[in-house]
Amino acid sequence: MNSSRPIQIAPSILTADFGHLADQIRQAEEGGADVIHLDVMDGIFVPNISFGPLVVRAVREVTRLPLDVHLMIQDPERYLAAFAEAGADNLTVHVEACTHLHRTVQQITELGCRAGVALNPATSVEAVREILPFVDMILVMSVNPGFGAQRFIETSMNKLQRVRRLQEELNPLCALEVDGGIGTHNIADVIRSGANVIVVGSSVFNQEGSIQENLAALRQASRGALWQAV
Ligand SMILES: O=C(CO)[C@@H](O)[C@H](O)COP(=O)(O)O
Ligand SMILES: [Fe+2]
Repeated sequence: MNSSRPIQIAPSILTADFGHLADQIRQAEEGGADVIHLDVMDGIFVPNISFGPLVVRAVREVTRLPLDVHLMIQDPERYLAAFAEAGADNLTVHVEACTHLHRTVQQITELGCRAGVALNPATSVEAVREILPFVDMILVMSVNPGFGAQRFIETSMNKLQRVRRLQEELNPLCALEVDGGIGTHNIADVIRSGANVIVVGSSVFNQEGSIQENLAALRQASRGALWQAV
């Protein structure tokens, strides 16, 4: 019960410099990013508004890295086709934002994208039990969604362990992503707790060093860490 999965680092552009977005993404790519994470916020599901398909399309034009689109929007089925057409590879919807989650996941798959389902910090692990066999990724939010640069909620470590155990039972190939408050101080611990796709925003874009240096520091801090089932 200790399958290893490749660790992927996914910089979130939410805290990037949007005046120089293409250059910041190029630096992330040079720094070894595996995936680009894009946070879409509608001002209803979360108390913030970010960007929509136009920005996803613009990012698609400047990188070949997979685009991991985190939809923090109510009733996301209304916009799935627009994000798929814009170039998203992964579309992640929130369990709390979907009335018919199974149908929404089916729609994502039919659009040719990988389907992810996200859980807010206060949502029980059990909320994904029935959908787990149908998805490619579960996203555990380790902050309340809506903003970058928030403090990691420590109980997320234990939650990751519980989601990972459920995944091993129901869908062993499913990825486990963690998002919010991750930096060099805790990246190894989230991996030991079961995550294999690690979203990093302010610890890459709002840090003293260059984007490449910050990514190298995160990679170094994660080196050797493996899921330790407890
Ligand atoms: O989805 C979200 C926030 O809602 C995240 O993707 C953040 O953008 C991550 O930023 P940091 O917490 O790493 O600064
Ligand atoms: Fe996110």
